[in-house]
Parts: sequence; structure tokens; C-alpha cells
Amino acid sequence: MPSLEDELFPSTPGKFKIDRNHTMNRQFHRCFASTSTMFLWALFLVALTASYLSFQSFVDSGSRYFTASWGGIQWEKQIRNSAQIRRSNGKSVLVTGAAGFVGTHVSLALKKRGDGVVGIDNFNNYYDPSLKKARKSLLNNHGIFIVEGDINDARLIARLFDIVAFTHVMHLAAQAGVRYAMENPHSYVHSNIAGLVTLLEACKSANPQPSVVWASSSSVYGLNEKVPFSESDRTDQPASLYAATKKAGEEITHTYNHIYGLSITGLRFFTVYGPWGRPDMAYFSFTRNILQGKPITVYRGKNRVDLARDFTYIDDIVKGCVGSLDTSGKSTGSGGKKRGPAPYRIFNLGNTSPVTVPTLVSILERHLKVKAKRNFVDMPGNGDVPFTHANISLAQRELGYKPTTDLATGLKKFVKWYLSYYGYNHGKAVN
Ligand SMILES: O=C(O)[C@H]1O[C@H](OP(=O)(O)OP(=O)(O)OC[C@H]2O[C@@H](n3ccc(=O)[nH]c3=O)[C@H](O)[C@@H]2O)[C@H](O)[C@@H](O)[C@@H]1O
Repeated sequence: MPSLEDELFPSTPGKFKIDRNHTMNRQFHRCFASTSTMFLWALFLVALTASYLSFQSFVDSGSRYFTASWGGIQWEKQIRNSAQIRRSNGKSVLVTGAAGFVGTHVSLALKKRGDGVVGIDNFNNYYDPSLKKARKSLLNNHGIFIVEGDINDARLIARLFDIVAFTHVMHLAAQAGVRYAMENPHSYVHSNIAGLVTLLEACKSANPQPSVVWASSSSVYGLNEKVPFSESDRTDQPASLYAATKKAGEEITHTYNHIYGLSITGLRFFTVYGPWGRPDMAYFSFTRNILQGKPITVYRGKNRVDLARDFTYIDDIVKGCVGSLDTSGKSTGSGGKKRGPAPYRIFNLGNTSPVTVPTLVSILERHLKVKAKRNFVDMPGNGDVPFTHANISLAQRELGYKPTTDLATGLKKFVKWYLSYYGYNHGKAVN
């Protein structure tokens, strides 16, 4: 039988060979062996502590990356209150990108009719975060709580699903903007691909699984020339990385529908505009420049053809989003496993009457009562497409979607909001 010493210090030629016949030697070795055992244990404990500490710092630095300031009893209470349903057969909806343009309007519409709404937004500085904070205040005033966090933070998303059994997710968080993708390509991958997958992972694991409605984009039609654009038209020729990530989103959501039974509705928004809009978009930046007496750059296509967009007013988009939530059908999975086929739908949400960019400028001039200084420039090869035009018959049939606001009417409402929000009085900012 090997002794304990033998097991701890196997008889190998050299250093630790034990002479069993020599008592002193034996005592020395016993003493040495127990010291060494202690030494080994100490080493083991040090290693264990070191790996625990480095794991903690990894977790902490992860949290710092997501600037997580969430958690706690008060925080959970605010989420539960915000998610409270106040009508029969109401929904509890997690709205991602809730402090964004479309997110704010959809959250308000849902809350006003009695649905529970919890928002999440990372308040990044792609455009003026103070506008996002102002939207947040607006939502807070209506009893909507916005969690400050990133959809890439899997722990946070999982926690939200622990606190609330969301029936629906309205996923609007994204890196938007067609031309900015050349400046910061990775932000598109971070939000529109990685963030989407993190969110879908949480949705797939949630019990019950929510139904997911999310924002795709008219830009997926890319170089498609068949007009108007129908959902069945080809979308494999994106003209920008932004469009490519949105198209990838359509494929990614399809796999989650196919494998896990998530109910998915993708909405291809066509150049959405209106009050509380996005400062990076043309109608918004043109307004700012016109009021400040600065020139605006108007792009022109090949052979000096005017560019055109199927500009769609925010209230019409909201109706399309709410209609999608109401008709989404249930997810079928549970415990991360599919239990049957679930709906997978894609809809165009456009105005179905394109307007050229110079006409947009003329309408703004009329509403602002200020003449624009136009600089016509050939459209740079930066991801833009010459025109968009939605065929909306599918959304009309399935969602009852029927846009009612033309560009002149919608821009009038936008200009009214803009002048009031930025404190303009007779064409001059007062603050
Ligand atoms: O429909 C969509 O899918 C997309 O609509 C917009 O993208 P875009 O149509 O390019 O909207 P704007 O950036 O407002 O541009 C509108 C038109 O004005 C033109 N433009 C833009 C900026 C400028 O300085 N000058 C100018 O002539 C553009 O070329 C374009 O024809 C949004 O920015 C995207 O996030 C959205 O996904």
C-alpha cells in the first residue's frame, strides 16, 4: 500500500526520494511533506482567489462597457409599474430604442390606450443625446419608464424578462442612417446584428416567449428598380452597409422563427419624418440650416435627375406598428424549444407617393417662410439610392394600414414642433 506521502510525493528519481529506514530522515520528510501540502493548498487557494478576482473584474468591466446603472428594489418597482396593463386584453410591451424617434411615438400610443410599456435605450451620441433625454422626460410624464442600457447587455435583458412576462417586444433600437455607415461601420454591426441576436436570444429563452415586431428598412430594396417596391421583390443588392445589416436582420429573425417558434414581424419603414424626429435626416437638417441662413446640399442622381423618397409621416408609421403588434400571433416555443410553426411576416410601411428632394425643400421654405440656399451636388457613392416607392397593399390587407398624411401636411406639423422645441420666435431662436 502506498503511504500518503507516496501518493503526494510519488517516488521519482531525485529530490523527494524517501529513505524509509532512517527515522530522522522520515520525520524530516513528514514535516517537509506537510509543509509542502500546506504550500500546495495555499497555492491552490491563491490561484482560486486570483481567478475569482479576474472573473469579477471581467464582469465589472463588461458592465462598465454597457454603462449599466440598473438594478435594485426601486428600479424593479418602476419597471413593474410601467409594465402595468390598464385595459382588458392589453399587452405588456418591451420597446427597445424607446428614446428614439419612432420608439417615443409608439411607446406613447401604446401607453395611451392602456398597454404596459417598458422602454430601453442606450442614449448613444449618434445625434444630440439631449433630444433623446427630452423624449425620455416626455415618456416619464406619461408613466413610461426607460431603462438606460444596451441591447447587447444579455444580463440586463434577461433581468427585464425575469421582472416582466412581456407579451410583445417592439424592437426599434438600431444604428440608423444610410451614409454614416461609411464613417462608423462597426456601430451597425454592434447594434443591428450583435444587439439583435442578444435580444432574440432573450426572447427565445423567455417563458412565455413574446411576439416580436421590429424595424427593418426600405433600404433593403437597394438597387431594385422595379416600382413600386413589393415585399416579394429582390432584396439581395444592398447599396449600403446599413441596408446590408437590416437585410441580415430579416434573415436572422427568420432563423429564430424557424428554430425556436418566435412570432416575427419585420417592418420596412420608408423615410419616416415628423415631430420629435431625427436631426441626422434631411428634412430636419435642412430646416436647421434654412433657419440659420446656411446653405443646404441637395443631392442629384445620374443625368441630374432629382432624388425622390416615399416620405412617411410618423403617425401613419405608429398605426402600422400598433396594427402589427395587434395581429402578430403568438410565439409557439417554450423552454427555448419550438412547439409549432409561428408567424413570420414582412410589411412595407410607406406613404406610397414619392416626392422629390427639391419639392421637400420648397415645402419647407413655404412653412418656414425663409428662402433656402441650395447647393446642388451629384449624389456621392455613399450608399444612397435614387428613389423609393412602397407598394403597401399587403400591409393594407393584413394590418388595415392606410396612411393619411401627405408630405405638406406632415411637414407643417414638424415645423410647428421644431419652432416650439428650439424656442424660435418669428424665425429667431430665443434660447
Ligand atoms: O427609408 C429608410 O429605410 C431610411 O430612411 C432614411 O434614409 P434616407 O431616405 O436616406 O433619408 P434622409 O437621410 O433624410 O435623406 C432623404 C433624401 O435626401 C437626400 N439628402 C440627404 C442629405 C443631404 O444633405 N442632402 C440630400 O439631398 C438623400 O440623398 C435622400 O434622397 C433614414 O435615415 C434611414 O434610417 C431609414 O432606414
